[in-house]
Amino acid sequence: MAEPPPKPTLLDRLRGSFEHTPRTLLLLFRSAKLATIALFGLTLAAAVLPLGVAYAGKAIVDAVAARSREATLRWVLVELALVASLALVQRGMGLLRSLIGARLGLDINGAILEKALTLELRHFEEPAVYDQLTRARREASSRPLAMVTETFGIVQSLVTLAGYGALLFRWSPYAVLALALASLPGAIAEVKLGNLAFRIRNWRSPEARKLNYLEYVLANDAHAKEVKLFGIGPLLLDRFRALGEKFYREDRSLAVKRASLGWALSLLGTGAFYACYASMALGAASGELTLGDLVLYGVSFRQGQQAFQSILSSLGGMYEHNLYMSNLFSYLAIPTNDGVSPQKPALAAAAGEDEGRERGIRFEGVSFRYPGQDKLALERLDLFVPRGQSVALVGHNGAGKTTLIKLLTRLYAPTEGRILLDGKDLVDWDLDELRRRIGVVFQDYNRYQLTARENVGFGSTPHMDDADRLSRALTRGGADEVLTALPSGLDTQLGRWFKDGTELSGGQWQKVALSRAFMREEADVLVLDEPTAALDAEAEHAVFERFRKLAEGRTTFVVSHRFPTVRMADRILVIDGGRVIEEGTHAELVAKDGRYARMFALQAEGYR
Ligand SMILES: Nc1ncnc2c1ncn2[C@@H]1O[C@H](COP(=O)(O)OP(=O)(O)OP(=O)(O)O)[C@@H](O)[C@H]1O
Repeated sequence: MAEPPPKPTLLDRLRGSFEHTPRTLLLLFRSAKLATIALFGLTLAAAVLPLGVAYAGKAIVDAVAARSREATLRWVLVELALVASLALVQRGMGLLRSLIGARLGLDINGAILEKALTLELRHFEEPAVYDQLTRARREASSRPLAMVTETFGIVQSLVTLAGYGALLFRWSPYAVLALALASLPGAIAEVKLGNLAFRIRNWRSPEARKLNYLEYVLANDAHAKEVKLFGIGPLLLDRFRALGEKFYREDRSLAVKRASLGWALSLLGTGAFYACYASMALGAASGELTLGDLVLYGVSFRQGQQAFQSILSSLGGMYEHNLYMSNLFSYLAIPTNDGVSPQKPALAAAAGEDEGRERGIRFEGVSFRYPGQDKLALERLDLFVPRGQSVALVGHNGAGKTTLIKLLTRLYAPTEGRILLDGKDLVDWDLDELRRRIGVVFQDYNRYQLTARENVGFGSTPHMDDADRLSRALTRGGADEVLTALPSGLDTQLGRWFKDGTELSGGQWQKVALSRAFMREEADVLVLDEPTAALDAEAEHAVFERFRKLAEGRTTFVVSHRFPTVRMADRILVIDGGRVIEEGTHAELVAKDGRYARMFALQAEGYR
């Protein structure tokens, strides 16, 4: 477990409690302007009305003492009206809070996901950013609302407290002082323990993520098969329980501390109250105070004490909410321009400039190291692939083939060197334009738990309703046969997550993923990164035959471990340890009798 962060001082904590309040309120105001104003108005009403109720209470007792039936009745009616209004105001506040909460949760979740769309692949692979994202998402629907409620609660308590303080002051300034002093220790303890709770939760966040992960593996369809067959369920469950128990013990000790300290300190408040109450009662007994005054001051002290305590304990909550908001705001502020410079207008393709440019893809001294890794995954790669050439990448597992594809598709920027498409550095391409020109299927393609139409149509969202294009893509990807077996054709829900879903086989899913890439008819660079591994030999052959036809005039990159596929390429690159160690056509490489020839001979033997 990571070391707990240093303890902030009380002053830091106070400052930290309100640091992000203005920005959150602004967010709230933008999300629900009218509701915010109304809530603020009702909050003020809810702060003032109890003062009126307390005053009416005093007036009733005084009227009773003066034996005035009419005044008694009048004040009872006044109190009734005030209490009824207060109830109405509180209902209204509850309603507004739930509406604002829903709105705010929706907007903030939307902003979090919108930001996630602009994050680069490397961000998802950085544990710190990933933690930030999960924390932001986990509490998006509760924290901001809690912060707003707490802020308004503080305003309400302050107004109420000022009112009761003023009433009490009429009797004795010392009573006001006693009120403040007696509440202070309890409230400070609450703030400190609240802060401790946050720190515990925060520093165990990586472990909490592990807990979530174990939960996910144990209760998820994709993992169920292996979990059962390898019998790893009980082992994982034990780990889940051990971690959960540890969290429980920490929470329990905090809860016990909170309760016992809270009880001891609240005795102090009770003591102060009774000391003042005794003094008031003696005053009333000796005729200095009316009975009504006794009631009024008694209520003022009690309620004032509560308001004071609720302000101070809100500070503990505010500190936590602010830390959450700070996490959210810093997540939203992660700079994202794909790690590359913004579009340079001078380099934007002007029609005239286009002529005379080379056509194809060029790697110039490209090296790449994954974030946080020592080893280079690609090392000083120099390569030119003219437009229309078909290239196959072969090499052992971990050689760097997929990494090359990730750089080519600008999912990552090179650590050194540059990659040019048609003479223009990838970083100078408009990202949308670049992505339109490239169709890709990765080995770990997505299986969307949506309809077949969406699964294929996502390849080119503007053409999702283009029936001709969909049908061409399905034929090219070999998924037309899959489709005929589906109960509602293209509108069949795929996968088993949702009702009436039809599960496909691994090979069928792969055909659907291939069809998705073939939706991108404008793409002149096609990349298949081992997408046919789950296809049977016959199906793979058929896909590549079609792929070859379709690919005419386009540049293609195919990553494969199967030589019948590899040998079809115009040019084969053998990659090892992040470098191209051999290249040529199949015949050339076999004749060379090097690494490729050995790999080929081994596989050919396997087929005998
Ligand atoms: N996201 C990542 N973070 C850190 N290192 C990575 C990451 N992805 C890959 N690597 C490392 O980079 C090297 C190249 O991996 P790459 O995925 O390019 O291999 P590959 O040739 O495609 O392998 P395979 O045939 O198994 O798919 C490997 O050593 C791997 O451990």
